[in-house]
Amino acid sequence: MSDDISVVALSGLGSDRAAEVRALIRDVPGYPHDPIVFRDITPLLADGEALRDVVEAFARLCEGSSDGATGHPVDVVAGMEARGFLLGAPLATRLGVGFVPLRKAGKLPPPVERVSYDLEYGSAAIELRTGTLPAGARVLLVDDVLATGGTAAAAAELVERCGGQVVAAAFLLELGGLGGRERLTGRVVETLLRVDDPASS
Ligand SMILES: O=P(O)(O)OC[C@H]1O[C@H](OP(=O)(O)OP(=O)(O)O)[C@H](O)[C@@H]1O
Ligand SMILES: Nc1ncnc2[nH]cnc12
Repeated sequence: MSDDISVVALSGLGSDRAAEVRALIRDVPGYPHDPIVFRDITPLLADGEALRDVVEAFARLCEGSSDGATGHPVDVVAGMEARGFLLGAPLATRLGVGFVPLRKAGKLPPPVERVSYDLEYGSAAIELRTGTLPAGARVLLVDDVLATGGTAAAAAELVERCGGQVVAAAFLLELGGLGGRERLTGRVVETLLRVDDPASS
């Protein structure tokens, strides 16, 4: 597939394994509507070894690695609803730190802080219950996909409004060309895989 050329370049997994993990993300053209190519991670989640490798690769981003890569030590992992929960919660368990869910609007009892944002295919708002984060907590944001960066920018704003300190934002898959990285300029952005999104060309 031509849009897979950059998978190898950005991988923290090792190039062969990265290609195998990439192959477990299903591309669904036209979902939820044209010209979106939906990147479905459910086959990857269903593969125990792939899920473990992804969680380990995220953990190495935090802990650093034997090849000299500097880590981002964190006190809390925060995951964006819903797919960020599926990767963020096992990562928090692996790191031995707490997990904070950044929930879609209307799911948490008050008092909450709320930030609204636009998506590649719609708009949404996320909330965090006031008082959930310890003041000054070092927070890693985790999600499956970085597309326009709207979700991650809103998540970072929400965490900071609630007293946390965003040390990095980590994604399984970056959709290059949709502006996500630019939207997060000034923040540390880590992605395990990247593809160039056809909707950007
Ligand atoms: O970079 P962006 O353009 O903001 O897009 C990325 C976000 O979109 C998807 O979530 P979605 O809102 O579809 O919710 P879901 O995880 O509940 O399916 C994805 O899981 C990211 O959270
Ligand atoms: N193309 C896409 N596939 C999966 N999740 C997304 N979130 C935003 N754009 C997406």
